[in-house]
Amino acid sequence: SILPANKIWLIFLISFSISLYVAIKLLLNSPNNNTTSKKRNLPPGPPTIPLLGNFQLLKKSVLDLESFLRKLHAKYGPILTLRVGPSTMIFISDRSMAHKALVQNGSNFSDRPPALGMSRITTSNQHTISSAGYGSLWRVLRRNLVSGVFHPSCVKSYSQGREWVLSQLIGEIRQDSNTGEPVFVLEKIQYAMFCLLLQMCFGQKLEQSTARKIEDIQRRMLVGFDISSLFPKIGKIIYRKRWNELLQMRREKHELFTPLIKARKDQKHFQNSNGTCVFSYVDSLLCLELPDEGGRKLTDGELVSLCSEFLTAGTDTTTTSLQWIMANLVKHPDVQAKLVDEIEGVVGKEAEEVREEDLNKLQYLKAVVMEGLRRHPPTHFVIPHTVSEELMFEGYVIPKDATINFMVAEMGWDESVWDDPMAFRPERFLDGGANVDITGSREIKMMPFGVGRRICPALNLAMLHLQYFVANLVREFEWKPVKREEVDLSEKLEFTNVMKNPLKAKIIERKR
Ligand code: HEM
Repeated sequence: SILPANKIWLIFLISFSISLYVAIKLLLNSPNNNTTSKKRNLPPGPPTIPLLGNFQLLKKSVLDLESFLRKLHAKYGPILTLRVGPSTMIFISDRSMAHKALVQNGSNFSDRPPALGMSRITTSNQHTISSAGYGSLWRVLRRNLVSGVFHPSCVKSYSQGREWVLSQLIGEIRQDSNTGEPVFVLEKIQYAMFCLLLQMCFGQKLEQSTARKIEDIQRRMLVGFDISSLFPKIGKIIYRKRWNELLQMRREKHELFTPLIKARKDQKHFQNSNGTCVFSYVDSLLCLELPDEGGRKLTDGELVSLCSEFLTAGTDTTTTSLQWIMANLVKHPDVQAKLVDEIEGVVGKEAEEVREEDLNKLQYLKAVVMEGLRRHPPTHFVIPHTVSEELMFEGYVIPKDATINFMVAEMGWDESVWDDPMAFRPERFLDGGANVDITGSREIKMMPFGVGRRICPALNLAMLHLQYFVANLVREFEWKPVKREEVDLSEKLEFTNVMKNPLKAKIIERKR
């Protein structure tokens, strides 16, 4: 459950008192305001407890929330409203309606809600890409990422770094597989994905001890629900211990990141030890000026928040997808065999590794990755959106202060588009079979990266990482189920929708 039960009554009482106070104030001050919410034709939804809304929601875990929403959508239709205390949340489950909102009306539906509670601090007051409102700051930060370190030429300059991370990962898996025991791969691939992003962020390979420390602090800050964002005024008081812990972690993060940022500041040329040019995310941020804030540079706190966002947004999403894909390859040996055949056909049986240049020739590999993202999108919702101004949509009012979200997983499981949607069948992506544009700009058939103006800016990088690692991991090893154990595809929600029982496989080196 999201909240420990013993705190619920307290929050209930306090919100009730606040709501009562607000209601009385509205009644006394402004009779018109009182009637507007009744008149306003919001999307339909379940009846609410006066002043408190659908308070029962707080007792549900987020996974329950998804199945609860599925039932509500069946009853109320593809767009619906839920309320918790003062917050209004609108959910859209239908892919053409999502297209209409995020693509056709993209300029209206791309704002973000105000950051409250601890997230005000972790985002340096909304000075990160994912949290910034739809405006010039967001544009400057996002453009800096996309045309800087995510520019294809810059991504290419990190190919040696990827090779190195891959060889480390393969070495670790080999070591474990040599024992003959089943191998747990999650932590290994998580660390590998994290190292890839660390290099791009700070422009250097970090000592393992530093990398582990950063990984640890990033993870500790993600764990646990930040109640202060739901009830900013009272959460800080009720959860004082957690609040103080978060502040302490933020300070630790500062201490870890600052010397790494300073090292980039001090160096004059973007060169690594073997003389090749490496331009990092931090380098781009250090050059950046904020036109709407008098052309000032980013503060140290903002640099820390942006680096932290980069690492967080990219690690668990890619790791989770990679784990789901490998799990399906264990579960479906026929798919794995077909993939290995394709790879060997392109790179030859003797080749040391699958190089990045080879990936474009591997259509079945791409189909396997796409099927993994469709069947198991790492996040089942997008980051909450809001509208820039109150507007009418599909005959309903969408208020400015409502958060809007989209049922990402549902879109990829729509039976009207996908035959037998819950089956893992990469073939559906072959020969233009599903004719899928993953950016959803023409039509949404799946949206694991979101769509429209807020679409994940790392889409191409994430696809590269997934294809490169899947190809090399199946090329190097045969992945088999552990004797008498089925691969369990149940889900659990952490920061992303992960495997409830992390993948455990019998891994055998392939003969060449
Ligand atoms: C398989 C891997 C990934 C998946 C499935 C994924 C998915 C997503 C989704 C669903 C969103 C929200 C879109 C919205 O709010 O409408 C998003 C946003 C974002 N992602 Fe990713 N992501 C992945 C990898 C990455 C990586 C590797 C990075 C960076 C290193 C990254 C950085 C971001 C950022 C900065 C945003 C915020 C964009 C904005 O608000 O304008 N993501 N991603």
